[in-house]
Amino acid sequence: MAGPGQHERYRGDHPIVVDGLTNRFGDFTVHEYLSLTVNRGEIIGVVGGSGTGKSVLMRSIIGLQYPQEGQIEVFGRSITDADPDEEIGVRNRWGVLFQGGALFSTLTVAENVQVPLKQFYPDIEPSTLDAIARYKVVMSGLPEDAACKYPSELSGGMKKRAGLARALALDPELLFLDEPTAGLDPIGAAAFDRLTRELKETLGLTVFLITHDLDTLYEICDRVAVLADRQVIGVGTIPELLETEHPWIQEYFNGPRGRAAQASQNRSKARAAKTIDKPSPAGA
Ligand SMILES: Nc1ncnc2c1ncn2[C@@H]1O[C@H](COP(=O)(O)OP(=O)(O)OP(=O)(O)O)[C@@H](O)[C@H]1O
Repeated sequence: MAGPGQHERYRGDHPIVVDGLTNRFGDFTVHEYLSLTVNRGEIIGVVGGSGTGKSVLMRSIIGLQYPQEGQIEVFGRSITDADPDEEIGVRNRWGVLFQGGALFSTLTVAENVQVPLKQFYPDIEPSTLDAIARYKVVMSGLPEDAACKYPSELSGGMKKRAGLARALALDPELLFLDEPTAGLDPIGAAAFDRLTRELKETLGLTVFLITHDLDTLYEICDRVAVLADRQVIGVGTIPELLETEHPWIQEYFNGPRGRAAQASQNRSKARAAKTIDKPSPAGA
């Protein structure tokens, strides 16, 4: 098998296609004929009230939740038709930051990052494993010495970054982030958002980002998908979504928190425009 990141990159337009997805737990229907198409290279924010099935949708896409009905394709390969143990050649092409980080508490940060590497590439030399892990730790904005720390020795924000380092271990093309800024202070959350955007741009990632954080939606998401009534009731840019009449969308984006997030984005855009207008000291 080729090493991390050595497979041919996906060149199609839609790395994730969900078509007619139905998920039920007993009598409880979470999704009913839900469809969603994700564009290559975008950060798509996934929002919805608590319990609307955002995490279940993500788990379905990565093959951890088998749906009752529907088709899911990732990088053009069917996830729903595949046997869970079958090697379909795409599971090593995504990275996942689960809610809360989901780090192994008995392993150091570097060892956590090495888990997916060892799983998919059991023959990698220990020294190479170590070098890759340290590189991913630094790439995720942690100091290098965090690599040898245990999760219990990290702050909440550092744990998220350690989870991100593990999600990046295999040089993924697709990154799933489940509420990455939940529990972070506003400055930490904004820094994490910037890092997500930078990684997306420098690594050419497509990002599926579940969030309740309106600032994140305004600052870094190219499009937003809204889950309600067991379906995706709207998908588009925030201005496009605001044109729809759905009461949940209106209340969410036009409520006091939505307006505050929008005002904050307007201020940061105005600041950025001023910086561009200002001539450089050298007059260049
Ligand atoms: N394995 C399971 N067994 C039974 N019910 C489940 C299971 N997983 C999820 N559910 C239920 O499915 C619904 C959707 O859960 P999910 O975690 O996807 O919601 P969510 O939109 O991510 O919520 P939140 O924003 O609060 O994280 C919830 O009512 C949850 O209790």
